[in-house]
Amino acid sequence: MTLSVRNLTFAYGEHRVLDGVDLDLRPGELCALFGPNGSGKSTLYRCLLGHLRHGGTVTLDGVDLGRLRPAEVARKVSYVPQQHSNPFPFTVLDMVLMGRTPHLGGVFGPRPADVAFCAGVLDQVGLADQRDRLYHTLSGGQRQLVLIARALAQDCGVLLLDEPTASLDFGNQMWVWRTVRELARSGRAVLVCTHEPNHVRWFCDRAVALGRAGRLVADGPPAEVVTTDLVTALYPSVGALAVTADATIAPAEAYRPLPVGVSAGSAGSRQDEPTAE
Ligand SMILES: Nc1ncnc2c1ncn2[C@@H]1O[C@H](COP(=O)(O)OP(=O)(O)OP(=O)(O)O)[C@@H](O)[C@H]1O
Repeated sequence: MTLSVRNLTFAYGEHRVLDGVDLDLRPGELCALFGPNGSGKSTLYRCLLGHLRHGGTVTLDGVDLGRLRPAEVARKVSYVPQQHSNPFPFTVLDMVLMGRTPHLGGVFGPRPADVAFCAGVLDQVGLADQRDRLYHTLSGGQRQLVLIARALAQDCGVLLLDEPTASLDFGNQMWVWRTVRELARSGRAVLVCTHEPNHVRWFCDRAVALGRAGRLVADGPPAEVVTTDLVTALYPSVGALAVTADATIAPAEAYRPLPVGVSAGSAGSRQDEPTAE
């Protein structure tokens, strides 16, 4: 299933956030989306899902997404939001079962097969023993894993994940990247938003970068997109960067202690940073 975006524009009132975004997300491809805070990545996801009225078009295998009913979209596209709170007393298993809802007909509840499927997904994310706990009592990382489990339970051709590893420990971060890579290998189209340039280089087939002016400023293989030039242009405060022999991007001055008498707080104002487009 191919998700195609053409000339997508969006503004919150007078505040233009996205400006002429073109993007094709193809089956079998794990694509990273990265860019500075506030550049519009989450807004782009919400436009792709049809949650925000935008200019331009979003199509799924050539069909305008705006013409599909929400349940049809939910059978084709799953989404892991960046943040999520649920004040209602749903259990972990209830939350994951919500991923099956678009696949259930009429007024019927989940079938035993749906419960078994979701229990299996919870086992995959390492939360099998938490299934009867209330979702809102879990830790931040555990809640993030539940949202990922819900998206896996939804079992769609297109997966959109907004910073899915942000709250996770190192082991779970690697598990998520391995999982999304396997999903792409199995023919899904996967778009993952991340702030970690090395993860883009290590795991992804392709990378797109969103600049502060709401335009895509790069699109291609990670080694060609996630360069020291682009990273320092997007994030001027990181200073000099170096690519090590194993292709890891690291600050050139990493681990160098601050000179005596210089506190982290006196490291300089960021107010005058140039803005990368
Ligand atoms: N509901 C809203 N109403 C008005 N402005 C909004 C709203 N949501 C987001 N914005 C603004 O739109 C811009 C893009 O926000 P968005 O959340 O899409 O950025 P992002 O790239 O996902 O950022 P981050 O990396 O911090 O998650 C920001 O300037 C933000 O303040």
